[in-house]
Amino acid sequence: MGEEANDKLLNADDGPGNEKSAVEDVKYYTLEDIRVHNMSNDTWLIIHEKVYDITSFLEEHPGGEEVLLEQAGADATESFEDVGHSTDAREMLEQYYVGELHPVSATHLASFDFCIKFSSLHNWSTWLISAVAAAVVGVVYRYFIFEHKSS
Ligand code: HEM
Repeated sequence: MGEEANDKLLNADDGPGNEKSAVEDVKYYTLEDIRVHNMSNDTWLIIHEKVYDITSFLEEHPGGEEVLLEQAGADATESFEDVGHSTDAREMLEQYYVGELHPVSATHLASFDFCIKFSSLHNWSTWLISAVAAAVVGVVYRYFIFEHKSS
């Protein structure tokens, strides 16, 4: 039974009109399904792997519609959290809920996120190691110059 449900879930994006899964009442959408909802008259967002149709909320958003449109059709989790939205804002999300991000898409999103984080960490650590190495070379150089002068 679990397998059957999983098969249905994995075939959820098989074709037109079939983008919604038959698992219970939950509807699953792939990143491709969501990406097309990126206009001011049709705006979807992903926040914490949940999908929201916020078209009717654009004009009401206290932070302005621009910031929402910038994220339209994509994952807005990081921007949403960066602002530090209130509990009220989080509760408001419920009324715009349309479904869940398809698990395969969620995995893609997580690995993409990991790569971005890892590459920025890598850049950062490269700079740090270079700076420490330069400082060590500077100290050793000064030490030898000093030794050379005093001997
Ligand atoms: C559908 C999702 C969202 C809802 C329901 C929502 C709701 C709200 C609410 C109620 C506020 C008033 C302050 C608060 O209560 O926290 C607010 C402010 C704000 N929101 Fe959103 N928001 C959403 C998504 C976003 C996203 C994706 C961004 C991206 C940057 C964003 C940026 C802002 C900004 C900049 C403010 C103004 C903060 C300030 O002036 O202090 N919001 N939002």
